[in-house]
Amino acid sequence: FVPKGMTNRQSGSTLNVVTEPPSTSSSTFSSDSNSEPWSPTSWRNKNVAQAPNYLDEDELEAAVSKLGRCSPLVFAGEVRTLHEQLARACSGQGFLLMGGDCAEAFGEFNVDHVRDSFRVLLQMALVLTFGSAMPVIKVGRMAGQFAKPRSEPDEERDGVTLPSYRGDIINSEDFTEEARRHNPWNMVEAYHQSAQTLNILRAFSTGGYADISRLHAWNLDFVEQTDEGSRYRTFATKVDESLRFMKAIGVDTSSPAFTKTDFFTAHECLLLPYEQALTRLDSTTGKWYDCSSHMLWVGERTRQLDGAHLEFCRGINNPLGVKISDKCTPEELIQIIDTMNPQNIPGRLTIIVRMGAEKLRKNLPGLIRAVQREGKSVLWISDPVHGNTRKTKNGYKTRDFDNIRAELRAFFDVHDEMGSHPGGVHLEMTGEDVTECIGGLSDVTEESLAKRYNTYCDPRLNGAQALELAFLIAERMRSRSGLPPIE
Ligand SMILES: O=C[C@H](O)[C@H](O)COP(=O)(O)O
Ligand SMILES: C=C(OP(=O)(O)O)C(=O)O
Ligand SMILES: [Mn+2]
Repeated sequence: FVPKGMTNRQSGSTLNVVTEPPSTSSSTFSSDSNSEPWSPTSWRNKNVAQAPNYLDEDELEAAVSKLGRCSPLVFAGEVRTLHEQLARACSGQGFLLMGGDCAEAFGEFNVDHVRDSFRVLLQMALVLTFGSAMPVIKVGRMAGQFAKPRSEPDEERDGVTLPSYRGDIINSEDFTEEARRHNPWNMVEAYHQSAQTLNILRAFSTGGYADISRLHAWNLDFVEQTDEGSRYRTFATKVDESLRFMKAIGVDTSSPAFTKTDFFTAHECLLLPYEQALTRLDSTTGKWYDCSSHMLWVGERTRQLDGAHLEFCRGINNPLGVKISDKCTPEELIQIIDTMNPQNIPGRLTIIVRMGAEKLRKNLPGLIRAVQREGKSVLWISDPVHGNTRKTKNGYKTRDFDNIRAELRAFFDVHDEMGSHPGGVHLEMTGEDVTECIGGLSDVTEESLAKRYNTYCDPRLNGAQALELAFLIAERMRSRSGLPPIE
């Protein structure tokens, strides 16, 4: 479905003017484990799992070449900054916090929606920093998290069968023939929304909003009005006191270290025509970057060793992630690592474990042991939601907070046993006060799911549930380092 005749240059247009991009075999990560040299279009020679079905090739070609003329959404220097921070996390000096919508949507987009997720992530990061006593890397599942892999290609309602909803970047959720058609122009709309989201995030993270002295101002209603919110208020007061103390002893708390913050974006590398069109050559290094976001990950349904998604990712120089369930064997994981990071560069690859607590306790030790035996440099993080999705009797996809907490607990227990670093967490969450996941102190029940069930795909933790998890993780990390719990 990628238009005929697209050349490397068209698909991988340059960041700056370069007469001829160096041959693609110069891409840092072309590995000998793949016989063909890599290029931004070499994925086309592989099988594409979860492929969209664009019926009009001319329409697709027009949309993709329009994207190819759009500016990069992120720049190579920012990507390298994230990579450096992930490298430190790989060696146990950092914790990766990834969070955001399961699927961003055109109809849900507004500044408050972006702001509310951003500030919950700020609050979580503060709690985690306090708990872990190490830098927390903030990465939003934002500004590009549109495309969705689905378990079934089609959906049937009252005898009518239509293609499944695959995210606003591909088709629409409405159950009509026209809405469910895969429309290439949706990629252009997703690009422009991502640009707006990035603009808002850049303003919030560098324009003073993220000034740590404003940590009370980040409060969402639930912090003001609920018991678990009072924990944050108490915690924030302690941080306030620490800031006043630092100021009193002469620390300049108005310096950028206190008033600005790094904030990066990531999404699933799923829709390859979109990712290819935004893949650009960084003329200062001769390396290729997917400029749709700082970091990309390959999902559980598309991580086939001989598939198009690993092929595309192995040649871009962004930090990468890969989701693994209990179906991933140690041998397969080592092959995935060798494909995505053949030079074993620290910070290049994050393994995102999602398999439910019981399967995690059974499978993760063997996976860690294989990585340790082979001397691979990876960052292990937990996605404690995707292995815990279930359907309620009244037809809602939901997740139980208790199962999410159990998977996180298992993740930390196994890393304690293996002497490895529990390096982060990956959550589907929102700052909005939704009722999509059951339990937690916010006390959502099966009966109350219908109240504010707004997700476009998977159920998300609301701000209170996400912040509660942050406190649980922080306490676990403090106890790992022998510190008393945060009261
Ligand atoms: O976010 C992950 C997947 O896209 C999602 O879990 C698939 O949902 P489905 O099983 O309803 O297709
Ligand atoms: C599709 C996702 O997860 P997974 O690939 O782990 O199912 C996701 O995180 O949106
Ligand atoms: Mn999901």
